[in-house]
Amino acid sequence: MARFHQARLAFGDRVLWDGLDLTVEPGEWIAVLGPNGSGKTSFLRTLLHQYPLSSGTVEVTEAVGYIPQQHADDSDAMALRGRDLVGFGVDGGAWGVGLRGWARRRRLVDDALAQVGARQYADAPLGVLSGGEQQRLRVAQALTADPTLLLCDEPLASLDPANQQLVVDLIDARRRSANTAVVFVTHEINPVLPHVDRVLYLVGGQFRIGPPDEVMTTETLSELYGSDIEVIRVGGRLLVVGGEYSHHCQGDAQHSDGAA
Ligand SMILES: Nc1ncnc2c1ncn2[C@@H]1O[C@H](COP(=O)(O)OP(=O)(O)OP(=O)(O)O)[C@@H](O)[C@H]1O
Repeated sequence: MARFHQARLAFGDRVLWDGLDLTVEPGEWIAVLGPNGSGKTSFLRTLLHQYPLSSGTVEVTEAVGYIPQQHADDSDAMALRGRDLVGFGVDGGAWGVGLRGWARRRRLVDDALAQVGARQYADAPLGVLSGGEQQRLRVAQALTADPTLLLCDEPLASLDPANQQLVVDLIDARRRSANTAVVFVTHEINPVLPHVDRVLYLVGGQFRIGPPDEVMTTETLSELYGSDIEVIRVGGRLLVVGGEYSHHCQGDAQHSDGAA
């Protein structure tokens, strides 16, 4: 689905990563973790060919779906309906696609809405929908590409645990039904931990890649951060405790602070 070979990304003398060899297999779920500014979004941008590598190569499948980071939108949320948002995934909102184009667009949008169970509010203005409902539509937008690789940039941000679970389940359902590979940027590994095959952890120009059991350990993260980090397993969840990095498990921040 994607293959990096000896990939390096740097802005000026700031190196985000170097010597990255990574092949993303069909149906594989890779979580991308790391502190603010470590290069998680830039990693997705190299897969989207928005950022050229400084050296090395990346090859990517053609059918890529993308759930971008959620930003406050300038457009009029009361004028835009759910299905309009999903339709942007088909044609970027272009005019003049012709009657046949509109029929195809409608079919793709309806199909994507059905996949995420959002048909009942497809015609409602975005502005009246909850954060969870809007995020469901954004997943649908990415699915209009019929992706073999789905890139997700913090799709759980600002969702409550129930809606986080819902979005994770939708993405996992797509992965299972179509063997779609998932590259998932997140600050909080716990909601996706049961699904994750490998973790790419970026810190200060260094990285580790491997199964969660190998990367999410006291030894590996302490080595990567160059300071004492403690990883504790509690009931199938991971608590990352240590200095300024305790925020990595946002949902557990209060526990981390207490344990630090
Ligand atoms: N086009 C660019 N030109 C110069 N520097 C950039 C560019 N894009 C990103 N950077 C820098 O690269 C670093 C990594 O940014 P990036 O957005 O990838 O981090 P991130 O890990 O996704 O952060 P966050 O968790 O805050 O979203 C930052 O220091 C950022 O300022």
